[in-house]
Amino acid sequence: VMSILDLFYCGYRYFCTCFLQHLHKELHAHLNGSVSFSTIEKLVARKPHLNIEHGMTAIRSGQRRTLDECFQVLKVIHQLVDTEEDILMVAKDVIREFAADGVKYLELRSTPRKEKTTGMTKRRYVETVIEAIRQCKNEGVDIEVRFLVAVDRRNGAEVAMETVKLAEDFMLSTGGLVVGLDLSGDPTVGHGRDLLPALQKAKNCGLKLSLHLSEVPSQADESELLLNIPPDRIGHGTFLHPEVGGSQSLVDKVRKHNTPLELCLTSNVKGQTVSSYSQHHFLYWYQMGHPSVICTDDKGVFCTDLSQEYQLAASTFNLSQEDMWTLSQKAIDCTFAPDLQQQLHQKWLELRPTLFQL
Ligand SMILES: CNc1ncnc2c1ncn2[C@@H]1O[C@H](COP(=O)(O)O)[C@@H](O)[C@H]1O
Ligand SMILES: [Zn+2]
Repeated sequence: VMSILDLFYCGYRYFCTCFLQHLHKELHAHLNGSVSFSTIEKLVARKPHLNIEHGMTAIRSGQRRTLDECFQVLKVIHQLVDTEEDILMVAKDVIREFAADGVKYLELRSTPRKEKTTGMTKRRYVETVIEAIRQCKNEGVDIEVRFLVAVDRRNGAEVAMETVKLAEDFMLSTGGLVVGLDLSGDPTVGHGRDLLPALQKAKNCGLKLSLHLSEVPSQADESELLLNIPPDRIGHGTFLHPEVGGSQSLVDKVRKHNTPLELCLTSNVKGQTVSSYSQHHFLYWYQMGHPSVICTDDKGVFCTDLSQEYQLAASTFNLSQEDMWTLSQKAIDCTFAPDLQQQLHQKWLELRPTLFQL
């Protein structure tokens, strides 16, 4: 039996979904972490010998894992996605799914991978993702997509430098589809100081930098160092502020450059770096008026989508429609595609009256 409150909540959810369905931008999405159940099913059918089941590729509602276990899940997905055909299918599915969720602008990021057994090279990996973006565009999927080449910190300085060179090549050859570099991977492995030359080189050649910073508590020194570059956006930044063991000096650096944060509520709660939604650092930065963008991180692994993340932020922090509208609109200025910002602003203004009539 449904109580009045349940009914109210359903109505509210429905309302939010409708309201928000049209105004998304996603700026922090790892390709292989974004693979949906239905795509996993297709991959499993291609590779039955791997004996991989659903429970191994996603963390369902109410489940929590350690961050380390999240990386194990991502490794299972990597086993399933090891050919060019897989990458093409996965990237196209993910782009279509974001579009179906109302995302009009998407920045995908992914780590170029070489697979000896299938002959996939890092260069072909990136080319295939670019091909997927082009095919979706040609098929009329209503979404603008840009790509960030990702550096996995676990692979060290030399690979990081190679990856930057690859990203630079593709930035120049794709007519602006490759816009930047992401630093990600298990935050407990390695130190950013070793990656600094590669990151600096990327910045100098015109790639935009989005760095996962202070995703775990032990990274204050590293963040202090990497914030000097400075990056163009920060992934998570969960432990930057003094209340959680960061420092005022870190906050001051972020504020000085007005560096936007990419915030992923479900990812942080399911990965247990944040104890509950209400404890999420969204509130700290939001109350300060600091540019913050709601993102999914790994929508497949964490069983979420961008509408749901916006709803969670709204219900957890009591945001009004107007607040959400503004949050979504401000994200436009945080994208790495300045050529599209005016067009996106225009789209948002045109949609605004239709949304508020709902
Ligand atoms: C949960 N928090 C996280 N923190 C840090 N890095 C993460 C991550 N989630 C995903 N990745 C990074 O993205 C890769 C998978 O997508 P791609 O193979 O690149 O498409 C992971 O291997 C990791 O390097
Ligand atoms: Zn991430």
